Amino acid sequence: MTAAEITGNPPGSFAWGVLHDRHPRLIAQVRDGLPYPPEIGRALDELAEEITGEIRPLPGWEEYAGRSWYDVPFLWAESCFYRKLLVAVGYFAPGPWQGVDPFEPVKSAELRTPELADDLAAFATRSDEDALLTASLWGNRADLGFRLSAGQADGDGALLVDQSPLLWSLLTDADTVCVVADNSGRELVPDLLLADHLLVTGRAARILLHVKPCPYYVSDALLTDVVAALRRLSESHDAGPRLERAMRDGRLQVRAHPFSCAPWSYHRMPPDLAADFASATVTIMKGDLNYRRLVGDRRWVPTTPFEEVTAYFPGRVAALRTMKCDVAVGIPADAVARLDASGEQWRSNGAHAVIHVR
Ligand SMILES: O=P(O)(O)OC[C@H]1O[C@](O)(CO)[C@@H](O)[C@@H]1O
Repeated sequence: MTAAEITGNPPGSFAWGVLHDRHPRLIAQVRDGLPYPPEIGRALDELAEEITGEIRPLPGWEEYAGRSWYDVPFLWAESCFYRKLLVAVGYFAPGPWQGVDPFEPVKSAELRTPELADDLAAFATRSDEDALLTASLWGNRADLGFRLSAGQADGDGALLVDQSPLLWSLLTDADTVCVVADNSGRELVPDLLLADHLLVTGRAARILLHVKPCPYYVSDALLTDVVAALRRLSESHDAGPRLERAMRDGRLQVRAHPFSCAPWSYHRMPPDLAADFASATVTIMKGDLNYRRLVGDRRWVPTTPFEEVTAYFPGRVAALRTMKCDVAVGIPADAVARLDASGEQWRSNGAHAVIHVR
């Protein structure tokens, strides 16, 4: 069973809005974030102009060169945009700006927001494991790219599917658990607290935390963001130093596989990454983008079973996802009928979430 891939058309669709509105805004945000020299300013101008027309060739990203950004697979177009943004700010080229995360200013600011301080204060008192799982799930709502168009989204929304009992049943004496992280800051902090809980309680002996090898989709977590989150956590929570010890002794390992920034779904993952997932008792995929890559960025009929579209995945897999784009699977028919009738943009407004397990 399959469905058509999502593209940036038709005009007015969610994907169209990301390409048409969000990407130009992101370029402006990046430009304002750091004191870039004139040549980087010009490269950003060129990118702002390019995204209104045809995709220009970039080594390694030739598939859709010459096509309109709106006519090619949305996942590929978004990923290519982030790649080109990094190229424009000199992220890969030898020189003073090499390796400088263009999203670092917004990520660092988030670590100092009153919202995160409130989260941390709440975590100090709320330690039951369902609350930790819920915090990790809804932390995904706080991603900085999404806020560019959705405004401030906060609090918990409606959980459309909750297979958390099945997830907890898998997390009993697990040897290895893979956590495929999504955003830094307000999402990563509860993810780390959940990882700490799994290790402390013996629910897992080892956690493999997959992060991105380079900046991506604004707030996606890198190793540097893990370290920054641990420092912030250590200011108020003993899980911070505990997790640092777990990193030093190998119980918490961070991975940054190049495929984590690839413009493809996990159907195309390379054998070494598949082996990592296969070796885990369960892989927990965090967030919207990982979900799109897990099930395929397609116009699925929303009642299509999650088990079916993830049957290819090596090993057991769970998804903790707030819904922030048009992809939807595994939603009960009555919920689909009710939400469609409501007229709400329920697939993409970040107010709904799922916990799926296969
Ligand atoms: O941080 P998350 O949960 O992966 O969300 C990122 C999402 O943002 C978007 O870029 C726009 O909502 C989606 O295309 C993407 O899936």
